[in-house]
Amino acid sequence: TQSTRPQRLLHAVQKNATRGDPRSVVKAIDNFCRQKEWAMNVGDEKGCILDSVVSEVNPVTVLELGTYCGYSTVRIASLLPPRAKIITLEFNPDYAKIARQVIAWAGLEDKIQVVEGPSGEWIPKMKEQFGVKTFDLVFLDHWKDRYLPDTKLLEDCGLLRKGSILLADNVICPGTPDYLEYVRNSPRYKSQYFKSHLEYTKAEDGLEKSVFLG
Ligand SMILES: O=C(NC/C=C/[C@H]1O[C@@H](n2ccc(=O)cc2)[C@H](O)[C@@H]1O)c1cc([N+](=O)[O-])cc(O)c1O
Ligand SMILES: [Mg+2]
Repeated sequence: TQSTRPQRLLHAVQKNATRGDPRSVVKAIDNFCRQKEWAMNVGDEKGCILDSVVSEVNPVTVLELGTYCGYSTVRIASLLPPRAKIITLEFNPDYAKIARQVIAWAGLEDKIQVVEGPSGEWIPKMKEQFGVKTFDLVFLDHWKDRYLPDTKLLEDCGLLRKGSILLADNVICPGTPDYLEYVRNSPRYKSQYFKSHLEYTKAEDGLEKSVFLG
């Protein structure tokens, strides 16, 4: 039977990356996506912006919305301090299965918890299920029409504190207009746009970094 693109991406990691070396896993995926098949990873150009925000925030608790194959999960986790953790929500069980193997190849299982299901159901359960108080950093990279409702849900569930950072992928392409309007006009956020390009292409895209003001 025909393999899927995530399966081919995983095979490229297992073939070309060194076990336990997260940067080689990131490199292998970027090479696969540039040379073989485009895939919706945040990619190397926007990935550098992601790295700089993670390094600046130095988060202890991270939430990622949209794991896909685990590319940004590995990128973020490789920069976290020793006891820091990332919870990443993935709706598609096939993607989650691939992501767990990519994460294992990088040797980052201890820092990452892949949780399967819809964000709208899991966000309200974060405190009781995972003992989370608030998130220091949230990386939004899932369905673009869920960015705004999930941000409001995070607020309502008390999962953001003064200084929590939201970092959103694809605010230009495919675009998240309602989310962008909200974080740029709400008095509860200080927002900043990092102009870049859609992964592995010349099209414009960018990340929006928003600080929750409480
Ligand atoms: O559509 C895009 N992303 C949607 C991602 C969705 C991911 O989030 C998961 N999820 C997890 C939890 C949920 O509750 C819902 C979905 C889905 O199962 C999928 O793994 C996209 C598209 C382009 N593009 O160029 O077309 C570029 C990008 O960088 C993108 O991120
Ligand atoms: Mg994206």
